[in-house]
Amino acid sequence: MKEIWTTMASLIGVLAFSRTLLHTIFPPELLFSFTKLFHRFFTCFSSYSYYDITEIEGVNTNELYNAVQLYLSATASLTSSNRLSLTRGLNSSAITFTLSHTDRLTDVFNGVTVVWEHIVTQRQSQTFSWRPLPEEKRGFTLRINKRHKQFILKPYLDHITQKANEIRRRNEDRLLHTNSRNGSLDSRGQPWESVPFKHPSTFDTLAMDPVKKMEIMADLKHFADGEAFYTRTGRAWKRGYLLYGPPGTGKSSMIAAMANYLQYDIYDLELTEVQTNLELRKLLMKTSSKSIIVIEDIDCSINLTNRNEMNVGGGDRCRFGFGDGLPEIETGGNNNNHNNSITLSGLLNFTDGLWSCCGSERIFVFTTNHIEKLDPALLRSGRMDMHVFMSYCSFASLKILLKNYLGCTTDDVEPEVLRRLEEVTDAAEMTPADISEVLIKYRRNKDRALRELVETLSVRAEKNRIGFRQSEVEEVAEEEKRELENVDDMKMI
Ligand SMILES: Nc1ncnc2c1ncn2[C@@H]1O[C@H](COP(=O)(O)OP(=O)(O)OP(=O)(O)O)[C@@H](O)[C@H]1O
Ligand SMILES: [Mg+2]
Repeated sequence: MKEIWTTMASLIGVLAFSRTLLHTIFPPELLFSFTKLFHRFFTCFSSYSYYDITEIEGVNTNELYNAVQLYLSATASLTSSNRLSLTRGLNSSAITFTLSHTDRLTDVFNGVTVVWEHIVTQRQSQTFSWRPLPEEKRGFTLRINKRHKQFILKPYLDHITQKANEIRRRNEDRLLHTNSRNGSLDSRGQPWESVPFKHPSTFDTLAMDPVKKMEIMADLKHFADGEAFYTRTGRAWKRGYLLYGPPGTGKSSMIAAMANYLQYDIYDLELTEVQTNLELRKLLMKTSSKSIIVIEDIDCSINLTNRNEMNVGGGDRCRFGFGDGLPEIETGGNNNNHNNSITLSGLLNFTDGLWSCCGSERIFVFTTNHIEKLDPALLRSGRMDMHVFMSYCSFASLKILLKNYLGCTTDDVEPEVLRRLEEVTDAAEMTPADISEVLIKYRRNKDRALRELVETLSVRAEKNRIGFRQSEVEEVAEEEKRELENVDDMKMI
Protein backbone atom coordinates (compact mmCIF):
# COMPACT_ATOMS: atom_id res chain seq x y z
CA MET A 1 0.00 0.00 0.00
CA LYS A 2 2.75 2.34 1.01
CA GLU A 3 4.51 1.64 -2.30
CA ILE A 4 1.42 2.55 -4.28
CA TRP A 5 1.18 5.88 -2.44
CA THR A 6 4.87 6.56 -3.05
CA THR A 7 4.53 5.79 -6.80
CA MET A 8 1.46 8.02 -7.11
CA ALA A 9 3.19 10.86 -5.27
CA SER A 10 6.22 10.61 -7.57
CA LEU A 11 3.93 10.53 -10.66
CA ILE A 12 2.14 13.70 -9.55
CA GLY A 13 5.51 15.27 -8.81
CA VAL A 14 6.77 14.43 -12.30
CA LEU A 15 3.61 15.78 -13.96
CA ALA A 16 3.77 19.02 -12.00
CA PHE A 17 7.46 19.34 -12.80
CA SER A 18 6.89 18.76 -16.55
CA ARG A 19 4.14 21.36 -16.58
CA THR A 20 6.37 23.90 -14.82
CA LEU A 21 9.22 22.97 -17.18
CA LEU A 22 7.01 23.49 -20.25
CA HIS A 23 5.94 26.89 -18.91
CA THR A 24 9.55 27.84 -18.16
CA ILE A 25 11.08 26.71 -21.46
CA PHE A 26 8.43 27.97 -23.89
CA PRO A 27 7.21 31.52 -23.94
CA PRO A 28 3.50 31.64 -22.97
CA GLU A 29 2.45 32.94 -26.42
CA LEU A 30 4.16 29.98 -28.14
CA LEU A 31 2.63 27.58 -25.68
CA PHE A 32 -0.80 29.11 -26.28
CA SER A 33 -0.45 28.84 -30.07
CA PHE A 34 0.78 25.28 -29.76
CA THR A 35 -2.13 24.37 -27.48
CA LYS A 36 -4.54 25.94 -29.95
CA LEU A 37 -3.00 23.99 -32.85
CA PHE A 38 -3.15 20.82 -30.84
CA HIS A 39 -6.78 21.53 -29.97
CA ARG A 40 -7.66 22.08 -33.63
CA PHE A 41 -6.00 18.81 -34.66
CA PHE A 42 -7.56 17.02 -31.76
CA THR A 43 -11.03 18.48 -32.53
CA CYS A 44 -11.16 16.77 -35.96
CA PHE A 45 -11.16 13.40 -34.23
CA SER A 46 -12.83 14.46 -31.06
CA SER A 47 -16.47 14.01 -30.23
CA TYR A 48 -16.47 17.50 -28.67
CA SER A 49 -16.89 21.02 -30.05
CA TYR A 50 -14.88 23.85 -28.50
CA TYR A 51 -15.91 27.52 -28.32
CA ASP A 52 -13.51 30.30 -27.36
CA ILE A 53 -14.89 33.35 -25.62
CA THR A 54 -12.10 35.90 -25.31
CA GLU A 55 -12.22 38.88 -23.00
CA ILE A 56 -11.44 41.39 -25.74
CA GLU A 57 -12.66 40.95 -29.31
CA GLY A 58 -10.66 43.20 -31.62
CA VAL A 59 -10.79 46.46 -29.71
CA ASN A 60 -14.09 45.90 -27.94
CA THR A 61 -14.79 44.26 -24.62
CA ASN A 62 -16.67 41.02 -25.12
CA GLU A 63 -19.83 41.26 -23.03
CA LEU A 64 -20.25 37.48 -23.19
CA TYR A 65 -16.92 36.99 -21.40
CA ASN A 66 -18.14 39.15 -18.52
CA ALA A 67 -21.45 37.30 -18.46
CA VAL A 68 -19.74 33.90 -18.35
CA GLN A 69 -17.41 35.09 -15.61
CA LEU A 70 -20.34 36.27 -13.49
CA TYR A 71 -22.36 33.15 -14.18
CA LEU A 72 -19.46 30.85 -13.32
CA SER A 73 -18.59 32.87 -10.27
CA ALA A 74 -22.07 32.11 -8.94
CA THR A 75 -21.68 28.38 -9.63
CA ALA A 76 -17.97 28.20 -8.91
CA SER A 77 -18.37 29.01 -5.24
CA LEU A 78 -20.51 25.89 -4.89
CA THR A 79 -18.24 23.48 -6.73
CA SER A 80 -15.07 21.75 -5.69
CA SER A 81 -12.75 23.37 -8.20
CA ASN A 82 -9.13 23.18 -7.07
CA ARG A 83 -8.32 26.81 -7.27
CA LEU A 84 -10.40 29.94 -7.57
CA SER A 85 -9.40 33.57 -7.87
CA LEU A 86 -11.29 35.85 -5.53
CA THR A 87 -11.80 39.49 -6.38
CA ARG A 88 -13.57 42.35 -4.75
CA GLY A 89 -13.71 45.69 -6.56
CA LEU A 90 -12.65 48.83 -4.71
CA ASN A 91 -15.45 49.73 -2.27
CA SER A 92 -17.59 46.92 -3.63
CA SER A 93 -19.45 44.62 -1.28
CA ALA A 94 -19.68 41.66 -3.67
CA ILE A 95 -16.93 39.06 -3.92
CA THR A 96 -16.41 37.50 -7.34
CA PHE A 97 -15.00 34.00 -7.78
CA THR A 98 -13.40 33.09 -11.03
CA LEU A 99 -11.35 30.25 -12.39
CA SER A 100 -7.60 30.49 -12.31
CA HIS A 101 -5.49 29.82 -15.38
CA THR A 102 -6.29 26.48 -17.09
CA ASP A 103 -8.70 25.53 -14.35
CA ARG A 104 -11.80 23.62 -15.38
CA LEU A 105 -15.38 23.61 -14.24
CA THR A 106 -18.27 21.35 -15.14
CA ASP A 107 -21.80 22.64 -15.56
CA VAL A 108 -25.03 20.83 -16.39
CA PHE A 109 -27.70 22.44 -18.57
CA ASN A 110 -30.89 20.65 -19.66
CA GLY A 111 -29.30 17.37 -18.63
CA VAL A 112 -26.19 17.95 -20.77
CA THR A 113 -22.78 18.25 -19.15
CA VAL A 114 -20.46 20.95 -20.49
CA VAL A 115 -16.93 21.89 -19.43
CA TRP A 116 -15.47 25.37 -19.04
CA GLU A 117 -11.77 26.13 -19.05
CA HIS A 118 -10.18 29.49 -18.29
CA ILE A 119 -7.05 30.32 -20.32
CA VAL A 120 -4.77 33.18 -19.33
CA THR A 121 -1.67 34.12 -21.33
CA GLN A 122 0.72 37.06 -21.30
CA ARG A 123 0.15 39.59 -24.06
CA GLN A 124 3.20 40.21 -26.27
CA SER A 125 4.63 43.58 -25.27
CA GLN A 126 5.37 44.64 -28.86
CA THR A 127 1.70 44.28 -29.92
CA PHE A 128 0.63 47.59 -31.47
CA SER A 129 -2.60 49.07 -30.23
CA TRP A 130 -4.11 52.54 -30.35
CA ARG A 131 -5.13 52.18 -26.73
CA PRO A 132 -3.48 50.40 -23.78
CA LEU A 133 -4.52 46.76 -23.56
CA PRO A 134 -4.40 44.60 -20.41
CA GLU A 135 -1.15 42.72 -19.90
CA GLU A 136 -2.94 39.38 -19.90
CA LYS A 137 -5.09 37.80 -22.57
CA ARG A 138 -7.96 36.00 -20.96
CA GLY A 139 -10.59 33.74 -22.41
CA PHE A 140 -12.97 30.91 -21.61
CA THR A 141 -13.21 27.73 -23.66
CA LEU A 142 -16.51 25.92 -23.65
CA ARG A 143 -16.56 22.21 -24.46
CA ILE A 144 -19.83 20.64 -25.59
CA ASN A 145 -20.44 17.19 -26.96
CA LYS A 146 -21.00 17.45 -30.74
CA ARG A 147 -24.23 15.48 -30.38
CA HIS A 148 -25.73 18.17 -28.16
CA LYS A 149 -24.32 21.38 -29.53
CA GLN A 150 -27.14 21.97 -32.05
CA PHE A 151 -29.86 22.17 -29.48
CA ILE A 152 -28.15 23.46 -26.38
CA LEU A 153 -25.58 26.04 -27.46
CA LYS A 154 -27.89 29.01 -28.08
CA PRO A 155 -30.30 28.36 -25.19
CA TYR A 156 -27.32 27.77 -22.88
CA LEU A 157 -25.65 31.08 -23.80
CA ASP A 158 -29.01 32.90 -23.48
CA HIS A 159 -29.44 31.28 -20.08
CA ILE A 160 -25.96 32.48 -19.04
CA THR A 161 -26.65 36.04 -20.20
CA GLN A 162 -29.96 36.15 -18.37
CA LYS A 163 -28.50 34.68 -15.17
CA ALA A 164 -25.56 37.08 -15.33
CA ASN A 165 -27.94 40.04 -15.59
CA GLU A 166 -29.90 38.74 -12.62
CA ILE A 167 -26.73 38.25 -10.56
CA ARG A 168 -25.52 41.69 -11.54
CA ARG A 169 -28.77 43.25 -10.38
CA ARG A 170 -28.95 41.21 -7.19
CA ASN A 171 -25.35 41.15 -5.99
CA GLU A 172 -23.45 43.82 -7.64
CA ASP A 173 -23.49 47.32 -6.29
CA ARG A 174 -24.95 49.82 -8.64
CA LEU A 175 -22.34 51.96 -10.31
CA LEU A 176 -21.54 55.61 -10.57
CA HIS A 177 -19.78 56.27 -13.88
CA THR A 178 -17.97 59.36 -15.02
CA ASN A 179 -16.41 60.07 -18.41
CA SER A 180 -12.62 59.87 -18.54
CA ARG A 181 -10.44 62.94 -18.98
CA ASN A 182 -10.24 64.18 -22.56
CA GLY A 183 -12.31 61.27 -23.79
CA SER A 184 -9.53 58.70 -23.26
CA LEU A 185 -10.48 55.02 -23.15
CA ASP A 186 -9.39 52.63 -20.44
CA SER A 187 -7.65 49.33 -21.13
CA ARG A 188 -11.01 47.64 -21.67
CA GLY A 189 -12.06 50.22 -24.27
CA GLN A 190 -14.51 51.94 -21.93
CA PRO A 191 -14.86 55.73 -21.99
CA TRP A 192 -16.50 55.66 -18.53
CA GLU A 193 -14.69 55.15 -15.20
CA SER A 194 -16.83 53.50 -12.55
CA VAL A 195 -17.06 53.18 -8.80
CA PRO A 196 -19.78 51.53 -6.72
CA PHE A 197 -22.61 53.95 -6.05
CA LYS A 198 -23.34 54.22 -2.35
CA HIS A 199 -25.14 57.54 -1.84
CA PRO A 200 -27.55 57.19 1.08
CA SER A 201 -30.04 59.83 -0.10
CA THR A 202 -33.60 58.53 -0.57
CA PHE A 203 -36.98 60.14 -1.12
CA ASP A 204 -37.62 59.59 2.61
CA THR A 205 -34.63 61.70 3.58
CA LEU A 206 -35.17 64.33 0.88
CA ALA A 207 -36.65 67.50 2.33
CA MET A 208 -39.11 68.97 -0.13
CA ASP A 209 -42.79 69.65 -0.57
CA PRO A 210 -44.47 66.25 0.04
CA VAL A 211 -46.99 66.72 -2.80
CA LYS A 212 -44.24 67.53 -5.30
CA LYS A 213 -42.23 64.60 -4.00
CA MET A 214 -45.14 62.17 -4.48
CA GLU A 215 -45.66 63.55 -7.97
CA ILE A 216 -42.03 62.89 -8.92
CA MET A 217 -42.04 59.41 -7.38
CA ALA A 218 -45.24 58.52 -9.27
CA ASP A 219 -43.73 59.85 -12.48
CA LEU A 220 -40.60 57.73 -12.01
CA LYS A 221 -42.65 54.64 -11.21
CA HIS A 222 -44.82 55.10 -14.30
CA PHE A 223 -41.71 55.54 -16.35
CA ALA A 224 -40.03 52.39 -15.03
CA ASP A 225 -43.21 50.32 -15.52
CA GLY A 226 -44.04 51.94 -18.84
CA GLU A 227 -42.38 49.72 -21.44
CA ALA A 228 -45.71 48.73 -22.99
CA PHE A 229 -46.91 52.35 -23.02
CA TYR A 230 -43.76 53.62 -24.74
CA THR A 231 -43.92 50.85 -27.34
CA ARG A 232 -47.63 51.41 -27.99
CA THR A 233 -47.23 55.15 -28.45
CA GLY A 234 -44.07 54.86 -30.54
CA ARG A 235 -42.03 56.92 -28.10
CA ALA A 236 -38.45 56.26 -27.07
CA TRP A 237 -38.35 54.83 -23.54
CA LYS A 238 -36.59 57.75 -21.90
CA ARG A 239 -37.49 60.75 -19.76
CA GLY A 240 -35.87 64.10 -19.08
CA TYR A 241 -35.81 66.09 -15.84
CA LEU A 242 -34.49 69.59 -15.33
CA LEU A 243 -33.75 70.32 -11.67
CA TYR A 244 -33.16 73.98 -10.90
CA GLY A 245 -32.81 76.11 -7.82
CA PRO A 246 -30.25 77.78 -5.52
CA PRO A 247 -27.15 75.85 -4.35
CA GLY A 248 -27.81 73.51 -1.44
CA THR A 249 -31.47 72.88 -2.11
CA GLY A 250 -30.99 69.20 -2.87
CA LYS A 251 -30.63 68.80 -6.64
CA SER A 252 -27.77 66.29 -6.41
CA SER A 253 -29.46 64.60 -3.44
CA MET A 254 -32.58 64.24 -5.58
CA ILE A 255 -30.60 62.49 -8.35
CA ALA A 256 -29.17 60.04 -5.81
CA ALA A 257 -32.67 59.47 -4.39
CA MET A 258 -33.99 58.79 -7.92
CA ALA A 259 -31.21 56.26 -8.56
CA ASN A 260 -31.82 54.53 -5.23
CA TYR A 261 -35.57 54.49 -5.79
CA LEU A 262 -35.35 52.92 -9.25
CA GLN A 263 -32.18 50.90 -8.60
CA TYR A 264 -30.51 52.52 -11.62
CA ASP A 265 -26.84 53.26 -12.33
CA ILE A 266 -25.73 56.87 -12.70
CA TYR A 267 -23.65 58.26 -15.56
CA ASP A 268 -22.33 61.63 -14.39
CA LEU A 269 -21.32 63.35 -17.63
CA GLU A 270 -18.61 66.01 -17.29
CA LEU A 271 -19.37 68.01 -20.40
CA THR A 272 -16.20 70.10 -20.25
CA GLU A 273 -14.19 66.91 -20.85
CA VAL A 274 -16.09 66.14 -24.06
CA GLN A 275 -14.61 67.68 -27.17
CA THR A 276 -16.96 66.81 -30.01
CA ASN A 277 -20.52 65.77 -30.82
CA LEU A 278 -19.16 62.45 -32.01
CA GLU A 279 -17.51 61.84 -28.66
CA LEU A 280 -20.77 62.72 -26.92
CA ARG A 281 -22.62 60.19 -29.08
CA LYS A 282 -20.02 57.50 -28.37
CA LEU A 283 -20.38 58.12 -24.65
CA LEU A 284 -24.12 57.72 -25.00
CA MET A 285 -23.72 54.47 -26.90
CA LYS A 286 -21.64 53.08 -24.05
CA THR A 287 -24.28 53.72 -21.38
CA SER A 288 -26.43 50.86 -20.21
CA SER A 289 -30.19 50.61 -19.87
CA LYS A 290 -31.75 51.32 -16.48
CA SER A 291 -29.56 54.32 -15.90
CA ILE A 292 -29.70 58.02 -15.13
CA ILE A 293 -27.50 60.23 -17.29
CA VAL A 294 -26.66 63.41 -15.44
CA ILE A 295 -25.25 66.73 -16.60
CA GLU A 296 -24.79 68.86 -13.48
CA ASP A 297 -24.62 72.66 -13.56
CA ILE A 298 -25.32 72.79 -17.26
CA ASP A 299 -25.02 76.59 -17.28
CA CYS A 300 -21.42 76.28 -16.03
CA SER A 301 -20.51 73.50 -18.44
CA ILE A 302 -21.48 75.61 -21.42
CA ASN A 303 -20.99 79.33 -21.80
CA LEU A 304 -24.28 80.72 -23.02
CA THR A 305 -23.60 84.37 -22.24
CA ASN A 306 -23.52 85.67 -25.81
CA ARG A 307 -26.42 83.56 -26.85
CA ASN A 308 -28.68 86.31 -28.16
CA GLU A 309 -26.22 88.17 -30.34
CA MET A 310 -24.63 85.04 -31.66
CA ASN A 311 -27.76 83.06 -32.27
CA VAL A 312 -29.08 85.48 -34.90
CA GLY A 313 -30.06 83.41 -37.87
CA GLY A 314 -28.60 80.33 -36.23
CA GLY A 315 -31.75 78.95 -34.65
CA ASP A 316 -30.88 76.05 -32.40
CA ARG A 317 -27.57 75.42 -34.02
CA CYS A 318 -24.92 76.84 -31.76
CA ARG A 319 -21.32 75.82 -31.50
CA PHE A 320 -19.38 75.65 -28.27
CA GLY A 321 -15.69 76.37 -28.56
CA PHE A 322 -13.14 75.88 -25.81
CA GLY A 323 -11.59 79.34 -25.55
CA ASP A 324 -11.49 80.30 -21.89
CA GLY A 325 -11.84 76.97 -20.23
CA LEU A 326 -15.59 76.84 -20.73
CA PRO A 327 -17.08 75.66 -23.96
CA GLU A 328 -18.21 78.79 -25.76
CA ILE A 329 -21.29 79.15 -27.89
CA GLU A 330 -21.15 80.19 -31.51
CA THR A 331 -23.69 80.38 -34.25
CA GLY A 332 -24.01 78.66 -37.54
CA GLY A 333 -26.48 76.80 -39.63
CA ASN A 334 -23.50 75.34 -41.43
CA ASN A 335 -22.40 72.11 -39.86
CA ASN A 336 -19.17 71.74 -41.81
CA ASN A 337 -17.10 73.67 -39.30
CA HIS A 338 -18.47 71.80 -36.36
CA ASN A 339 -16.49 68.61 -36.47
CA ASN A 340 -14.20 69.65 -33.64
CA SER A 341 -16.60 70.97 -31.03
CA ILE A 342 -19.79 70.32 -29.17
CA THR A 343 -22.84 72.05 -30.57
CA LEU A 344 -26.10 72.75 -28.84
CA SER A 345 -27.80 70.67 -31.51
CA GLY A 346 -25.33 67.88 -30.61
CA LEU A 347 -26.38 68.16 -26.99
CA LEU A 348 -30.06 68.18 -27.93
CA ASN A 349 -29.49 65.17 -30.16
CA PHE A 350 -27.83 63.50 -27.20
CA THR A 351 -31.10 63.69 -25.27
CA ASP A 352 -33.61 63.81 -28.09
CA GLY A 353 -32.33 62.49 -31.40
CA LEU A 354 -32.23 59.06 -32.92
CA TRP A 355 -29.07 58.18 -31.02
CA SER A 356 -30.68 58.90 -27.70
CA CYS A 357 -32.79 55.79 -28.26
CA CYS A 358 -29.89 53.31 -28.44
CA GLY A 359 -30.57 51.22 -25.37
CA SER A 360 -33.70 52.01 -23.42
CA GLU A 361 -35.11 52.90 -20.03
CA ARG A 362 -32.90 55.88 -19.49
CA ILE A 363 -33.46 59.11 -17.64
CA PHE A 364 -31.65 62.34 -18.48
CA VAL A 365 -31.23 64.85 -15.67
CA PHE A 366 -29.83 68.34 -16.10
CA THR A 367 -29.26 70.60 -13.10
CA THR A 368 -28.70 74.32 -12.94
CA ASN A 369 -28.64 77.16 -10.43
CA HIS A 370 -29.60 79.65 -13.14
CA ILE A 371 -32.44 78.50 -15.33
CA GLU A 372 -32.61 81.98 -16.87
CA LYS A 373 -29.16 81.42 -18.41
CA LEU A 374 -30.23 78.34 -20.34
CA ASP A 375 -30.94 78.46 -24.04
CA PRO A 376 -34.70 78.40 -24.70
CA ALA A 377 -34.05 75.48 -27.04
CA LEU A 378 -33.19 73.38 -23.99
CA LEU A 379 -36.32 74.46 -22.14
CA ARG A 380 -38.86 74.07 -24.92
CA SER A 381 -41.67 71.69 -24.09
CA GLY A 382 -40.92 68.11 -24.97
CA ARG A 383 -37.17 68.52 -24.40
CA MET A 384 -37.14 68.04 -20.66
CA ASP A 385 -40.35 66.32 -19.61
CA MET A 386 -40.38 67.69 -16.07
CA HIS A 387 -39.01 70.95 -14.70
CA VAL A 388 -38.53 70.66 -10.94
CA PHE A 389 -37.85 73.76 -8.88
CA MET A 390 -35.86 72.95 -5.75
CA SER A 391 -36.71 75.79 -3.41
CA TYR A 392 -35.58 77.15 -0.05
CA CYS A 393 -36.62 75.11 2.96
CA SER A 394 -40.35 75.31 3.68
CA PHE A 395 -41.97 74.33 6.97
CA ALA A 396 -43.07 71.01 5.43
CA SER A 397 -39.47 70.31 4.36
CA LEU A 398 -38.19 71.37 7.79
CA LYS A 399 -40.26 68.64 9.43
CA ILE A 400 -38.42 66.05 7.31
CA LEU A 401 -35.03 67.49 8.32
CA LEU A 402 -36.04 67.40 12.01
CA LYS A 403 -36.93 63.73 11.60
CA ASN A 404 -33.67 62.99 9.75
CA TYR A 405 -31.30 64.74 12.11
CA LEU A 406 -33.02 64.80 15.51
CA GLY A 407 -35.30 61.81 15.09
CA CYS A 408 -38.29 63.83 16.24
CA THR A 409 -41.75 64.46 14.84
CA THR A 410 -43.83 67.60 15.39
CA ASP A 411 -45.47 65.83 18.38
CA ASP A 412 -42.09 65.78 20.14
CA VAL A 413 -41.59 69.55 19.78
CA GLU A 414 -43.06 72.05 22.24
CA PRO A 415 -46.06 73.86 20.69
CA GLU A 416 -44.49 77.30 21.25
CA VAL A 417 -41.23 76.29 19.48
CA LEU A 418 -43.24 74.71 16.68
CA ARG A 419 -45.27 77.90 16.23
CA ARG A 420 -42.08 79.99 16.05
CA LEU A 421 -40.55 77.61 13.51
CA GLU A 422 -43.67 77.74 11.36
CA GLU A 423 -43.64 81.55 11.54
CA VAL A 424 -40.06 82.11 10.48
CA THR A 425 -39.06 79.21 8.20
CA ASP A 426 -40.48 80.52 4.91
CA ALA A 427 -39.39 84.10 5.60
CA ALA A 428 -35.83 83.00 6.46
CA GLU A 429 -35.24 81.66 2.92
CA MET A 430 -32.57 79.23 4.11
CA THR A 431 -31.56 76.20 2.07
CA PRO A 432 -31.96 72.68 3.46
CA ALA A 433 -28.13 72.48 3.33
CA ASP A 434 -27.79 75.50 5.68
CA ILE A 435 -30.41 74.17 8.07
CA SER A 436 -28.80 70.72 8.04
CA GLU A 437 -25.55 72.34 9.22
CA VAL A 438 -27.25 73.75 12.34
CA LEU A 439 -28.97 70.44 13.07
CA ILE A 440 -25.78 68.41 12.60
CA LYS A 441 -23.86 70.70 14.94
CA TYR A 442 -26.29 70.28 17.85
CA ARG A 443 -27.76 66.87 17.01
CA ARG A 444 -26.73 65.35 20.36
CA ASN A 445 -28.92 67.79 22.26
CA LYS A 446 -32.37 68.03 20.70
CA ASP A 447 -33.62 70.99 22.76
CA ARG A 448 -30.48 72.99 22.12
CA ALA A 449 -30.68 72.16 18.38
CA LEU A 450 -34.27 73.42 18.22
CA ARG A 451 -33.39 76.60 20.16
CA GLU A 452 -30.45 77.34 17.87
CA LEU A 453 -32.59 76.64 14.83
CA VAL A 454 -35.32 79.06 15.93
CA GLU A 455 -32.65 81.67 16.64
CA THR A 456 -30.86 81.23 13.28
CA LEU A 457 -34.10 81.25 11.29
CA SER A 458 -35.42 84.31 13.17
CA VAL A 459 -32.21 86.29 12.58
CA ARG A 460 -32.26 85.42 8.89
CA ALA A 461 -35.98 86.23 8.53
CA GLU A 462 -35.40 89.63 10.21
CA LYS A 463 -32.44 90.33 7.91
CA ASN A 464 -34.54 89.52 4.89
CA ARG A 465 -37.35 91.78 6.16
CA ILE A 466 -34.94 94.71 6.66
CA GLY A 467 -33.33 94.02 3.30
CA PHE A 468 -36.72 93.95 1.66
CA ARG A 469 -37.74 97.21 3.39
CA GLN A 470 -34.51 98.86 2.29
CA SER A 471 -34.93 97.80 -1.30
CA GLU A 472 -38.53 99.09 -1.17
CA VAL A 473 -37.33 102.48 0.18
CA GLU A 474 -34.62 102.60 -2.49
CA GLU A 475 -37.16 101.82 -5.17
CA VAL A 476 -39.49 104.60 -3.98
CA ALA A 477 -36.55 107.07 -3.86
CA GLU A 478 -35.53 106.03 -7.37
CA GLU A 479 -39.08 106.52 -8.61
CA GLU A 480 -39.28 110.00 -7.03
CA LYS A 481 -35.95 110.94 -8.57
CA ARG A 482 -37.13 109.88 -12.00
CA GLU A 483 -40.33 111.89 -11.61
CA LEU A 484 -38.37 115.01 -10.60
CA GLU A 485 -36.11 114.59 -13.63
CA ASN A 486 -39.17 114.34 -15.85
CA VAL A 487 -40.60 117.56 -14.37
CA ASP A 488 -37.26 119.36 -15.00
CA ASP A 489 -37.24 118.14 -18.60
CA MET A 490 -40.75 119.44 -19.11
CA LYS A 491 -39.74 122.87 -17.71
CA MET A 492 -36.80 123.06 -20.14
CA ILE A 493 -39.13 122.42 -23.08
N1 LIG B 1 -33.75 68.91 -0.04
C1 LIG B 1 -32.84 68.37 0.78
N2 LIG B 1 -33.16 67.35 1.58
C2 LIG B 1 -32.25 66.79 2.39
N3 LIG B 1 -30.99 67.21 2.49
C3 LIG B 1 -30.61 68.23 1.71
C4 LIG B 1 -31.52 68.85 0.80
N4 LIG B 1 -30.86 69.84 0.17
C5 LIG B 1 -29.63 69.84 0.62
N5 LIG B 1 -29.45 68.89 1.54
C6 LIG B 1 -28.22 68.62 2.27
O1 LIG B 1 -27.24 69.53 1.80
C7 LIG B 1 -26.18 68.87 1.13
C8 LIG B 1 -25.93 69.52 -0.22
O2 LIG B 1 -27.08 69.32 -1.04
P1 LIG B 1 -26.99 69.03 -2.61
O3 LIG B 1 -25.60 68.79 -3.01
O4 LIG B 1 -28.00 68.01 -2.93
O5 LIG B 1 -27.45 70.45 -3.15
P2 LIG B 1 -27.47 70.97 -4.64
O6 LIG B 1 -28.80 71.61 -4.85
O7 LIG B 1 -27.09 69.89 -5.56
O8 LIG B 1 -26.36 72.09 -4.61
P3 LIG B 1 -25.49 72.66 -5.83
O9 LIG B 1 -26.42 73.52 -6.65
O10 LIG B 1 -24.44 73.48 -5.14
O11 LIG B 1 -24.95 71.50 -6.57
C9 LIG B 1 -26.63 67.43 0.95
O12 LIG B 1 -25.56 66.56 1.19
C10 LIG B 1 -27.69 67.24 1.98
O13 LIG B 1 -27.13 66.77 3.18
MG1 LIG C 1 -25.40 69.60 -6.84
